[in-house]
Amino acid sequence: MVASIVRTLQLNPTTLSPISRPLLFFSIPLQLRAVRRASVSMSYNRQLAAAKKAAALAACLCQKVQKALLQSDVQSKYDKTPVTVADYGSQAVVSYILEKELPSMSFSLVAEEDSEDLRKEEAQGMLKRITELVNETLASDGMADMMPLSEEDVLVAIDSGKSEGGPHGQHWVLDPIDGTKGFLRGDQYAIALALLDEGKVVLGVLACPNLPLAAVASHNQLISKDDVGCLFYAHVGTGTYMQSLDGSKSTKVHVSATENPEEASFFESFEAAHSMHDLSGLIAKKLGVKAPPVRIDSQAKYGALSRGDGAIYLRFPHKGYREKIWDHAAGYIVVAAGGVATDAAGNPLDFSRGRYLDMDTGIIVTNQKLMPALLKAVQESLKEKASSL
Ligand SMILES: Nc1ncnc2c1ncn2[C@@H]1O[C@H](COP(=O)(O)O)[C@@H](O)[C@H]1OP(=O)(O)O
Ligand SMILES: [Mg+2]
Ligand SMILES: [Mg+2]
Ligand SMILES: [Mg+2]
Repeated sequence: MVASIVRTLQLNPTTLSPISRPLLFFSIPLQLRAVRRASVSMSYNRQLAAAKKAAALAACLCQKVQKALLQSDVQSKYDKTPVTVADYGSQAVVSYILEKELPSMSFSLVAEEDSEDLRKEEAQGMLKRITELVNETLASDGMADMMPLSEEDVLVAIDSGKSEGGPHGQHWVLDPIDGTKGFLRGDQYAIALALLDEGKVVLGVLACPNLPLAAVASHNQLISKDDVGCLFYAHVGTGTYMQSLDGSKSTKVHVSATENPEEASFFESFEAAHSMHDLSGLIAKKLGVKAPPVRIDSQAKYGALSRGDGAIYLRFPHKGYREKIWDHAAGYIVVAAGGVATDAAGNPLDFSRGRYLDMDTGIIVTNQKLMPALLKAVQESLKEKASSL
C-alpha cells in the first residue's frame, strides 16, 4: 500500500532522510488528498467542454426563436405552465451533443421536457418546426456533414431526458429553458446544465442569453439589449468563470463578500406566483437590507449573484409547489465560489434523491459570512407569517 502511494507520488524512499521517512507516513494522507483533488478536478474537463458547447448552441436556438416568436410556437403543459418550440429544441440539441461528444460515457439525463404532447396529432406542425430548428443549429456548428435528424430522432433525443437521477453514478441535469415565462416576455431566461456524480453537483454551465455582461442592480437596467449574453461555468475545486456567449475570454468571478446587509441587495423571482414577495420583503427588512428587490426570471439570478451583483437570493414558492433538481443544480455550483445555497432551515440542498429537490420551505443563497444573520431573519419571518395566518 505504502509502496504504491510512494509510486503514485513519485517519491524515492531510499533517498529520504531518517527524519523525513516518518514524516512521509504522516504526510501521505494529506498528499493523497491533494492528488485525489487534482485528479477529481482534471477528470471533468471533457465533460465541461461538451457542456459549454451544448449550452451555447442551445442558447443560439433559443435566441433565434425569441426573436421571431409565433403564437403557434407555444403550448400549455398538463400543469398549465408554458412550453415552446425553444424548450423542446434546446433539450434535443443538448441531449444530442452530449451523447455525440462523450461517446465513452454511459449517458443519463434528467431533464424537464418529454415528447408526450409532441407526439399528438395537433402538435405535428410544432414538431416539424422543432426538427428544422435543431438541424439548423447543429449545422451552424459545422455538423452540416451529418445526416439531418428526422422528427423521430428529435423525439428520441428529447426523451433521453427521462432518467430518474439518484445517488449513484453520473447524471446530467438539464433545464432547456429555465424561466419560460421570462423567455415569452422577452426578459431573462437560462439554459441550465449540470453534472451529478454520486449525488453531488460537480459541474455546472448556465447560459443566460439576455443577461447584461455588466453588473445588474435593478430590473429596469435589464431592458438594455446592448452587450448581453453570459455563459457561467464551474466545476468542483476550480471556482466559477464567466465569458460572453459569443466566446470572449473568461474571467474568474465570485459571490460578493459583503458582511453588511445595508449594502446587500437581493434577487427574487419576477413572477409573484413563483415566490412569496411579501415574505422576502419581511426578511429583507429584518436583516436591514436597504435596496429594493431585483426581480428577474430564472437561474440568471444565480449567475448574477455569482459575479457579485447583489448578495442574496430568496426563493419561497407558494404552498404545494415541489422544486425540481434542474431548477437549481447548475446555479448551485456556479455560486459555490464564495456562496452557499441552503433550504430555509439551513440544510444543504440534496440533489441525490431523484427528480425532485424536497426540502424545508424555501431556498436561500448568500455568502458564508452573511448566512447566519440571513437564516435568523428567515426563521423569525416564517414564524411571524405563520402566526399572522
Ligand atoms: N408555480 C410555480 N412556483 C414556483 N416556480 C415555478 C412555478 N411554476 C414554474 N416554476 C418554475 O420556476 C422557475 C422560474 O422561476 P423564477 O423565474 O421565478 O426563478 C422555472 O424553473 C419555472 O419553470 P420553467 O423552467 O418551466 O420556467
Ligand atoms: Mg417549464
Ligand atoms: Mg425551470
Ligand atoms: Mg424549463
